[in-house]
Amino acid sequence: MKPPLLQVSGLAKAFDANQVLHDLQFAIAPGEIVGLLGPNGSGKSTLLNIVSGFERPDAGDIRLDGRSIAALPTDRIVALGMVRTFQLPAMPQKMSVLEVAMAAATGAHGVLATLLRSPAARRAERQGHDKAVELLAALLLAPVSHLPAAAISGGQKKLLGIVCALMAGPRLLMLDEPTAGVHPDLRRDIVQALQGLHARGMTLVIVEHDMHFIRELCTRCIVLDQGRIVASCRPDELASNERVVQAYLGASAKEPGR
Ligand SMILES: Nc1ncnc2c1ncn2[C@@H]1O[C@H](COP(=O)(O)OP(=O)(O)OP(=O)(O)O)[C@@H](O)[C@H]1O
Repeated sequence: MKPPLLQVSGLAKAFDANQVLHDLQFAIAPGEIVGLLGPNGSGKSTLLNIVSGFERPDAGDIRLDGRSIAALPTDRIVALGMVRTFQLPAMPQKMSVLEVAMAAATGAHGVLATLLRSPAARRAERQGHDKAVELLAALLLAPVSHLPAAAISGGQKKLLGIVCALMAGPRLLMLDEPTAGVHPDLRRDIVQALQGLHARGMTLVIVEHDMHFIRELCTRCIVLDQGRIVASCRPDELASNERVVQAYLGASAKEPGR
């Protein structure tokens, strides 16, 4: 069996008296597409925030390729190959879609080198441009690449958020509700784009409420309820999993897939 790409052990987090995550243990193998599910408030975003370095755990460890990243800042975690997107990606108002994608790459190079327009900076800028063009095409944004980022639809902004994440060249991409508020046509595009990334070797962790999306895409689901993992199973096993059904019944008196 392959060693895990991501390993989480004994992870706990409280906000004041609210114990949000309890002693979480799980591993993600290279090439998996894992859906992270659970009722509202079950701790999914908090877990994503901690794993990606935006929040610190109270206890436990997070290992990427066997190396502990629990105390590393976000930029180091990104450099090691793990990137996340946000539910509502913030877009600069005046930059074009292509410029936003390119800016996601130039952050990796020295500001001084960029200001001095050194040959290395110019080379990096050219490479950033080419990579941005390629990724915008792969994520179906080529037709709008010249438009102001503020002018594209909410779903296209989500795709652009994914492009920006991919500019860092991650091996593990974590997505926070990539289809929330997205038109069904664009939802299909997102599924297709993510399948393309997976085919090229990307490992994905996806927080998502849309069960059709989960069934189409995920190889496995991890279900959280009140900060505890209650199931780790294939998407087609969710509906018959007593603990999963109970988690959703307890939360909202309805089954997963609101
Ligand atoms: N920064 C914070 N400060 C205080 N409490 C927080 C903070 N972030 C999250 N919480 C609390 O942690 C709990 C879990 O929230 P979280 O957003 O992780 O759940 P979720 O499963 O992502 O929910 P949703 O599906 O609604 O996005 C909630 O009780 C929430 O109020």
